[in-house]
Amino acid sequence: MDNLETSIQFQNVSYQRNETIILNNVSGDIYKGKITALVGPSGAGKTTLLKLCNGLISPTNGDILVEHKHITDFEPTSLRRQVGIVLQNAPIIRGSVFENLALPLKLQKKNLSKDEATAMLTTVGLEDSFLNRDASDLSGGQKQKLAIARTLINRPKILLMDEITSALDPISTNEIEQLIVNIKEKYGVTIVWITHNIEQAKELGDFIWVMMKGQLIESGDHSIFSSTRNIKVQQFFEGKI
Ligand SMILES: Nc1ncnc2c1ncn2[C@@H]1O[C@H](COP(=O)(O)OP(=O)(O)OP(=O)(O)O)[C@@H](O)[C@H]1O
Repeated sequence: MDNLETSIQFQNVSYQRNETIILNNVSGDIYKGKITALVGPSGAGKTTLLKLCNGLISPTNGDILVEHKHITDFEPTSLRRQVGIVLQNAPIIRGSVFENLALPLKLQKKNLSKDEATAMLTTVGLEDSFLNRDASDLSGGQKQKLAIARTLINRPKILLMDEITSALDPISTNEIEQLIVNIKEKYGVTIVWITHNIEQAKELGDFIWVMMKGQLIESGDHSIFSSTRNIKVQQFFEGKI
């Protein structure tokens, strides 16, 4: 087994809204430069866990360490630069592909060069002729590639992805999957990937986290697909719940 380094550490993390416990005492390590597939039934708390990682929300109890530093010690904009997030239907702003790519830097009062923009498009498999195209005219798959490229402009160490392929056709899904694996290998980015698709988790996840009812009930490498003794997890893997 590789020498694993931790990228995100959850230590007894709970999150509660009013009387509702949404996350209950989650502890575990997300490893650097690996893909962790986060799976579990609807409402299990997966998106909530992701939102905690880039400071969109804060835990009610427990600690989160990002790259060995307490998440509360980060300046919020610095945290969001280091921890990028891509959503199922990533918001695309009106304007050109270039304007979308330049947005993260514009927010920091910096400029994006054309060369950088072109290089980033190449990284996500879009030709440079896309730069001046109206972003709203792109296909769903191209919009997701643009959203990934835009997130990469900040050179994040961690990439959080919430169901990024669930609205796409199989060919675009496959392209995005390959793209994420390439990004992991090329830049050593840590990836936490929420998916409803167990086959996708099996194929791409170096590690698997299974959440149910706000708890992390199983985690580990691929062997958990065959070795888990938890009946509920077995049923979930078999698509029965
Ligand atoms: N701000 C909030 N206030 C109250 N309840 C919330 C809030 N945010 C999330 N929840 C509830 O917490 C639970 C977990 O939600 P979350 O979106 O994290 O689940 P999920 O596993 O990502 O689900 P899905 O797979 O359907 O996206 C759900 O029951 C949801 O309704």
